[in-house]
Amino acid sequence: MGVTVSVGVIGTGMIGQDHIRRLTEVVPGASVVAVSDVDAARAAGVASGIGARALPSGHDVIADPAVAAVVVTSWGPTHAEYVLAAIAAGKYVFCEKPLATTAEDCLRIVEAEQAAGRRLVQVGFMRRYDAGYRAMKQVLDGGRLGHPLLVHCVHRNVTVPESYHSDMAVQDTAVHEIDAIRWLLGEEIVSAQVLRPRVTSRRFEHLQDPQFMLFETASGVRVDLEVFVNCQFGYDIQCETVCEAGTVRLPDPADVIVKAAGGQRTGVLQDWKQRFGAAFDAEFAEWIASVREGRLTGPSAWDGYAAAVITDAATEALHSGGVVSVRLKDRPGELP
Ligand SMILES: NC(=O)C1=CN([C@@H]2O[C@H](COP(=O)(O)OP(=O)(O)OC[C@H]3O[C@@H](n4cnc5c(N)ncnc54)[C@H](O)[C@@H]3O)[C@@H](O)[C@H]2O)C=CC1
Ligand SMILES: O=C1[C@@H](O)[C@H](O)[C@@H](O)[C@H](O)[C@H]1O
Repeated sequence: MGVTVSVGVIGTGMIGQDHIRRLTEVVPGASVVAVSDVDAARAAGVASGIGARALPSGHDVIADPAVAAVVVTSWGPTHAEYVLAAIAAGKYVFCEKPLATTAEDCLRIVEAEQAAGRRLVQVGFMRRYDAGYRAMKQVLDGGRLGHPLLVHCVHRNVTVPESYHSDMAVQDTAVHEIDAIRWLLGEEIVSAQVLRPRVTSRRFEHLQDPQFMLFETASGVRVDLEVFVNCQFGYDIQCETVCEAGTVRLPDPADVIVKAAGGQRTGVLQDWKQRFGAAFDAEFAEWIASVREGRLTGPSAWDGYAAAVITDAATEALHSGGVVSVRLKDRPGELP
């Protein structure tokens, strides 16, 4: 692979534009050469701003000989089609979460990549690149605290639009903790349960908000997760792991403390773009570096598949009120 990786981006909406800015202005060794969107005017506007070509469809981006690696940031239901096409073309593909909107499609991607015989797919679980999560994992892997026993998590958003429905608390929001827990603990989640607390009156009647989720891992670690997407005050992500000989907790993002007028104040971030901006930068810097080396290191197609099966179980649990088992296929061997 040459010094600069030529990237094609499919989907130039909110996060697509943010990743294009990142690839163009922040990450070394990358250049966005082609983009596409079903909203052709949007793609044309984005392309002209960076001197790239706007192509008629995502498949044209994948087929473009100038494109060495593909970024998929279109709507979730379109991801599987593009990821499968990129694998068929033998091109590296970074896909924003979810890898696909059904576990069956995720499995097809896992199988297609296995058939291709080398790792081509990376999924956009950016928390693995956050400095705080990485420091937590280093402590856990160091083993000084003994075995993890419990994990307490919180995922709060200021508010969500009316189109957000109750299943999205799992599929769109908790999916980040589902991946982070599997990665932090290095084991699979085996069951899910979702409790329905009293709902906030500050948002839409159709929405069960907050939700209280419970997961169990293969070794018996219990995980609780509050998802509250209309908390009003800020974007608040918390995680604490309780081990045999101590605990390790995700730090809050650093901010000054202002004391004045008889009070003390620290700001609270307002959205995921601020909270995980540095993690997204690191995610893309490492993806580009690994593409140049021809050896991907980030979240894999299997991670995308596992997350989909677990979110399916949790969605079923939300509706049934029961404990739902997670049934994963046998994990295939690591690809080079
Ligand atoms: N990692 C994270 O924290 C986040 C990940 N995401 C994920 O990123 C993806 C995109 O989300 P947003 O940018 O917020 O949505 P968005 O709606 O702002 O942008 C999506 C774009 O894809 C385009 N599009 C839809 N179907 C297409 C197709 N078949 N071919 C080409 N373009 C198509 C739309 O016209 C739109 O411009 C979603 O999968 C979402 O879950 C979004 C926000 C945060
Ligand atoms: O991925 C994300 C959004 O899609 C989701 O809607 C938010 O709840 C998450 O905090 C954000 O990270």
